[in-house]
Amino acid sequence: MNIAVIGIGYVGLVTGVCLSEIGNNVTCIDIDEEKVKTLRSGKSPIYEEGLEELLQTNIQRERLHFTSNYEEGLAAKEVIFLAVGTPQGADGSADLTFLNTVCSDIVKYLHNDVVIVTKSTVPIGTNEHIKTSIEQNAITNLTVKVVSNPEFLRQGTAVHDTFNGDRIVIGCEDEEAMDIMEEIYKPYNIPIVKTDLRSAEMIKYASNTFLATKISFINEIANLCEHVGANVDDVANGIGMDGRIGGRFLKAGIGYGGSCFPKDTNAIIALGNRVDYPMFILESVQYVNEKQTDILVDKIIKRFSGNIEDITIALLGLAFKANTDDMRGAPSVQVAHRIIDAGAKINAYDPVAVENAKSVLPKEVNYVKTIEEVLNHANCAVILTDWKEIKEYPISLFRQYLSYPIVFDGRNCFSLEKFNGSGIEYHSVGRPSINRQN
Ligand SMILES: NC(=O)c1ccc[n+]([C@@H]2O[C@H](COP(=O)([O-])OP(=O)(O)OC[C@H]3O[C@@H](n4cnc5c(N)ncnc54)[C@H](O)[C@@H]3O)[C@@H](O)[C@H]2O)c1
Ligand SMILES: O=c1ccn([C@@H]2O[C@H](COP(=O)(O)OP(=O)(O)O[C@H]3O[C@H](CO)[C@@H](O)[C@H](O)[C@H]3O)[C@@H](O)[C@H]2O)c(=O)[nH]1
Repeated sequence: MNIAVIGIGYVGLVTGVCLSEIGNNVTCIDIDEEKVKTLRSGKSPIYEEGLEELLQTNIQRERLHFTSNYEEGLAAKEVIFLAVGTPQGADGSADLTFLNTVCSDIVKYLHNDVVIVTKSTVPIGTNEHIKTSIEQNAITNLTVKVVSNPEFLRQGTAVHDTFNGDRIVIGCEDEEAMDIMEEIYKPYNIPIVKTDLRSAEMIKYASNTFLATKISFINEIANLCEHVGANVDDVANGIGMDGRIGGRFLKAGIGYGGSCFPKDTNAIIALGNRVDYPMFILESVQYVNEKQTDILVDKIIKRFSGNIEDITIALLGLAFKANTDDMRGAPSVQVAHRIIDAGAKINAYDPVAVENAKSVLPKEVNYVKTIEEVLNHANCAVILTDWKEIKEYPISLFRQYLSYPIVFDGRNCFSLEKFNGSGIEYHSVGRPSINRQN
């Protein structure tokens, strides 16, 4: 199939590369000319495991192309995927500016009937608006068949998720377009959920906000565990073994971040307000999440008797989650600002996110290249991302490098047993603290 993908971000690039891998002829289009240049040379502008190899293979096979030119990119394409950003607007709702711009810019290059597939996360009713907008502005009399095909990949495992998704959701009210979508996705061999446009759009928001709810729920239970002396890891394990609850997304920590959960929770709250149906559960989910980073920083300040002025704090991990260089919505941003505002110094380490971190963290932050350097002479270590190399770090080295070994673990990377008797003070989320004497 001849496919165009508009918007080459995390979703568009992974979608385009994987669709070419299963045999389609794909052209990815982006207004960012630098990005297009980088991609043409076989380099991925984002860090995603396995992506660069597939990118290079399919460029060599001449099945994968990149351009900034709509005319060139859209020529003879039967299906056009839209994957531009839908960031949070000032009132919390999804800002559709990028999507609307694409819809008005592509019309002059559309000469025949076309299937438009929306991968971007969009408010309910957007696909109907896309159809009307393109058909009304088209230069020839053409029919647009719209498909809502929300994306469920996770950053860090995006390629794996694309080939091994739990389901593919296709919202479509046209039989022919549905058949085309089934044909495209057949090689993935993933169950397909067929539904109407509005339900597909809602499935995306309901999925993300349900997962966000699980995280805020377990974080609230974790905070209570700290007050009453229970261990949230055991609690999560104990409840998660009930198949009705499920054990995934019950990892307590400093709260969810990223480019999706915070934004999509806000968008659905804004949508509820717009139709005069306030989303009470999601408002609480968001409230608990925003408090979660503050609870960690308060714990640090309290440990230093209310004053962290002039102490040095080592931040381990900056990205919003492991295996990505993405800093969008990263809890480290709020943590770093509060620490700097309170007068402490920060040494920071992340294996891949430092370049992106520089534009969002306070300018006072000092970046280093190894875990040893970040710990060296710091007064305490604060773990913010559960990178493998952090989780597997020999804990004896915390004692060796920190001036007085105190670790605040915002991701519960280590078992409590590891720190028992280690001579290191260890504070985590929703679990009893370990004193140096333990
Ligand atoms: N990041 C994720 O993990 C993820 C997962 C599922 C769904 N989503 C949703 O997918 C959408 C895209 O997210 P993302 O993270 O890939 O975004 P992104 O910001 O990484 O990428 C968007 C790309 O669109 C390009 N763009 C903007 N305007 C354009 C135009 N007029 N023409 C061509 N290109 C244009 C930008 O230059 C950028 O490269 C969002 O709606 C998001 O909510 C994201
Ligand atoms: O038990 C958990 C699981 C996750 N997180 C945090 O939640 C955030 C999001 O994690 P994750 O869902 O793994 O990453 P994303 O790449 O943001 O993926 C989510 O958002 C995407 C964009 O919409 C969807 O496509 C995915 O299905 C959905 O999982 C991160 O800060 C994680 O640290 C926790 O705190 N505890």
